[in-house]
Amino acid sequence: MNPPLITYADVSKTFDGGRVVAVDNVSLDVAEGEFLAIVGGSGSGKTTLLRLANRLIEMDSGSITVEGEDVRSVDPISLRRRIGYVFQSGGLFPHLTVAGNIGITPKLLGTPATEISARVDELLDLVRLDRAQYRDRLPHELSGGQRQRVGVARALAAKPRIVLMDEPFGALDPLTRDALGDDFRELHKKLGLTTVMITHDMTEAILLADRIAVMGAGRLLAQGTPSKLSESDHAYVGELMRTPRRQAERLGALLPRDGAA
Ligand SMILES: Nc1ncnc2c1ncn2[C@@H]1O[C@H](COP(=O)(O)OP(=O)(O)OP(=O)(O)O)[C@@H](O)[C@H]1O
Repeated sequence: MNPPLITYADVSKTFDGGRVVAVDNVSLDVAEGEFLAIVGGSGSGKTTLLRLANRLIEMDSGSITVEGEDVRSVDPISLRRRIGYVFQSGGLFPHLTVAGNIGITPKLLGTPATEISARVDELLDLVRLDRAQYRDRLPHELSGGQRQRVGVARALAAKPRIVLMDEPFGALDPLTRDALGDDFRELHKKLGLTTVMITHDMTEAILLADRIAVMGAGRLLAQGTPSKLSESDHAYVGELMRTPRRQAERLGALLPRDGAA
């Protein structure tokens, strides 16, 4: 495995004066070039864990290192510019065009307008949105899948090495979701990214990720490659891992194979 680009060491975070333990003593490495999926039930601490890395949320205890630096020693704004972040619903600025949204970080970094414009075109190509058609649209003039493509382009605008994604494809129809997942996996490889993606969907995690981390009640219950996790003797993790295969078998029994009908 490559050296870690993100390291969580004994990280904890509580809310409401300690009454809600969102992340409970988690230690986790994300290797350079790795695609890690974080899976777990609602409220298990996935979003909190992700947001601690770019200091959208501040930890109570423990430490997080990103690209060799303790995140507390880095200015949060510059940290967030170095780490791409894709929100569940795209998180686009509604009053800005597609080009305005994608170019926002380079603009804040003082990049000249002509360079931003060229970068926007390059990013639209990368996420497979037609330049002429989409450049000047507002977010409400896009489909959910197109909005997520813009969200990915915006996250990549400042050429980050790390991309964090909070359920990026969760709200999409299955075909769009599949296509976007595959496209992003290709981008991850092509650009040499290190990606951490939250998903509720174990099938998506198995298909896209090199490694999966399973959260439950703020704790890291298990981590490993999909095949290693499928041997887990943790009851909840075992159940999560068996579900996709069980569903596939049921579907296999119910549906004719391609061409057999
Ligand atoms: N700002 C906050 N104030 C109080 N409690 C919070 C806050 N943010 C999160 N929590 C609580 O911390 C716990 C973990 O929340 P978190 O959003 O990290 O879970 P999650 O696994 O991402 O959930 P989901 O899959 O539903 O998005 C939950 O009990 C949640 O209610």
